[in-house]
Amino acid sequence: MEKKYFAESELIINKDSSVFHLHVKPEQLADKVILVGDPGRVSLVASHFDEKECDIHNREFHTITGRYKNKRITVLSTGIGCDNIDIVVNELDALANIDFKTRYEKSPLKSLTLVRIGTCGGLQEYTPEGTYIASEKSIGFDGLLNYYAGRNEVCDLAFEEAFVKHMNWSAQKGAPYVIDSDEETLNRIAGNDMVRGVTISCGGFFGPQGRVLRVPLADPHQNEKIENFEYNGHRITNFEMESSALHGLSKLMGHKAVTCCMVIANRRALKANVEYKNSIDGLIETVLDRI
Ligand SMILES: O=P(O)(O)O[C@H]1O[C@H](CO)[C@@H](O)[C@H]1O
Ligand SMILES: O=c1cc[nH]c(=O)[nH]1
Repeated sequence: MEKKYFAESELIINKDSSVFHLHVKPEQLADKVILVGDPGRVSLVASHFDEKECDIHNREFHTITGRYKNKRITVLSTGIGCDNIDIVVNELDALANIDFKTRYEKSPLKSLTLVRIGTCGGLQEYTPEGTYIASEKSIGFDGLLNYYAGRNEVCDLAFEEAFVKHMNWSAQKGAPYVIDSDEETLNRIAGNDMVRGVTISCGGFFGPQGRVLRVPLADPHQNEKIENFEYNGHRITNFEMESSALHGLSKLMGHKAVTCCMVIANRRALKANVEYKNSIDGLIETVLDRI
């Protein structure tokens, strides 16, 4: 089969041989990767490392590679949103699977383990503040995966159909997509002490998550319908802003991804915890031990 070649405009490589946005070089990427939204959370994760190899900043992307109990791990920030996940996962995949000297796809291809540690809003009575939720499935309200070929082959189409019907979904919002996390990685990371749930990844923190400040919502009943939805024993547990694209692109590229988040806003009880930065360290330690 003919090898795939990637032109300068499609895979942008900086003068120092690092990838365009992340500024990371291929040899600086570990096979186990932790992704966090907040650039400040990278140093918190890396504070557990026994040694550090590199510490790189560009825009919202802060990357540290190091060792934790004999495991080589890269931790990096994605910033907020699935648009950033498109950049991060494509650039991580390029670092792993494209030869930066020849610009040809490598063979054999490498499969990375990608674990997102985030914060989220809880939607059920059994997901109060402080709960750790591992996303068994993600529902993308962001639309990103719809731009890629193979989307229908990796998505749970029956779940999508049931959800669209239940929500009386307006086509103006773009098609939602439903995607599983990697089963083995989910079981290893979630263990038997995290809640396993269905996570909605939104293209915004306010309207798309049903928050109303001064502008009313197109569908004022959106969150009630989401909270009541049930499909084959699955309930929707939480809102965040990245897992659908992370899980979807990983499935299309052959990487193994899972998202786990700590609930910081209880949408049912109308409560939020802004002092979560210390308590998320428990989730970080658990993931470092299990990755
Ligand atoms: O805490 P992080 O990882 O950023 O995750 C959540 O927090 C941000 C919104 O406040 C979004 O990125 C959402 O997904
Ligand atoms: O409610 C929340 C809390 C954190 N992150 C989100 O995206 N939503």
